[in-house]
Amino acid sequence: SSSRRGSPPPLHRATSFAFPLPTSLMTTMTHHHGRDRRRSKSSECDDEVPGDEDVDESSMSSILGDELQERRRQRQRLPRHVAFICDGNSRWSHCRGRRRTNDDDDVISSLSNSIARSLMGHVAGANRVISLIDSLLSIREERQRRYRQPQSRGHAHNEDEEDDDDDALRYCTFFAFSTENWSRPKYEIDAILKLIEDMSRRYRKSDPAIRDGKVRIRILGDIDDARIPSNTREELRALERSSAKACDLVNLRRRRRRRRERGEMMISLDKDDDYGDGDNDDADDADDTDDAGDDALTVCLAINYGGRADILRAATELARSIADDAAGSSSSSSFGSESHHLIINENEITKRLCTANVPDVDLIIRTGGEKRLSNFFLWEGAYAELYFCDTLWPDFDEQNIQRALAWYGQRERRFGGR
Ligand SMILES: CC(C)=CCC/C(C)=C/CC/C(C)=C/COP(=O)(O)OP(=O)(O)O
Repeated sequence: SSSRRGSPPPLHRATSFAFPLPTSLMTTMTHHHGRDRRRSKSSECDDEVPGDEDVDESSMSSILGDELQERRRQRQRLPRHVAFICDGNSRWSHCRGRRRTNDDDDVISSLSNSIARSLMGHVAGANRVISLIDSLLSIREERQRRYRQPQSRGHAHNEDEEDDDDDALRYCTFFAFSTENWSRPKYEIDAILKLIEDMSRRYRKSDPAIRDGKVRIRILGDIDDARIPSNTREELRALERSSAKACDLVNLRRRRRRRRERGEMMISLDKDDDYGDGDNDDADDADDTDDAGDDALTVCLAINYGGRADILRAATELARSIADDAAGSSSSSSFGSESHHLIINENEITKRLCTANVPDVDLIIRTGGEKRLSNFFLWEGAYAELYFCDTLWPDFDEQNIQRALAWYGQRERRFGGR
């Protein structure tokens, strides 16, 4: 049994991926004046983590109590797909600028106005994205390690349970830049896009999770938009490609290992059986270049993303295909040929969204105190559980995500049924 009963799984402190504000941006930004985005909440600068009072702490601690409960905790239902609306970056830096409680604040207070401070919030927000990816990987790995521990060689294996577990935290999405964010001041847009570009480069070049094929990056949203600098676009595509390559390699090795193991088993059952001879391995593997069979965490970055825009685009594409379909079938004889008429249904829309092949989101977490979706995952979030907390995005840490996941685990999901 587990060596650490009664306590939640430890999360390694995410390796700090401190992202500095580009100096070129810092100097130009100090000449602008920021908006004073007042918020109704007065508690947003508090050190306490407020707004998470929906979580029943006493029942959580009893859940964490004895071995039976521990076993349940291990089996705690986790979302397959969790998404984050990363709100509160600007308020975070304004609050920190006022509090001046540690060394970082010396840097912030030396910046001459509120704009530079607000950009520090985006930098901290970007670092938080990276550390949360690490946290999600840790939670998943820890769960798999603990859950699979009792499965020793030769033991009967409950495949249903393992499949169930493998689904936990397979996808996450960060809403980093919305189609509505173009209405922000140009200096801020430039800064956020530059930040996304530089961070993607650093992440691609230096993060072990990418190198080891643990994370598959996917970009959602229209990054071919001419307003997105070509360097940013190329860097994001490069990150997608590098992560996919590393994941595909890991998958390939895993499949070969499994085939070998299966082959060895078959050979021991029947020495004449040539199963697993490897002749067709490469042909089989060549097909498998998407996330089918992935054990990686798919991380979607929603950039220039808007739910309505995406649905509109998918609907337009479907309408065009239906028109082409109709034109094609009227100009050619249907005799002897198979005719496939497209119809409008949910599936035809779903597969044309930029989230095609990404499962519906199970849990949407919005930080920063606002309780709205802001045009995020309007289609994909039809049955999502919604978790709102006042914690500002740069402060949303491992403890906060654990709390949100525990809350999710207690939700009863009915999808419209009883
Ligand atoms: C690599 C990567 C994905 C980086 C993303 C960086 C990041 C988290 C960008 C979010 C930008 C944004 C509009 C945040 C909202 O905070 P706000 O400015 O609206 O804050 P406020 O609510 O306090 O004004």
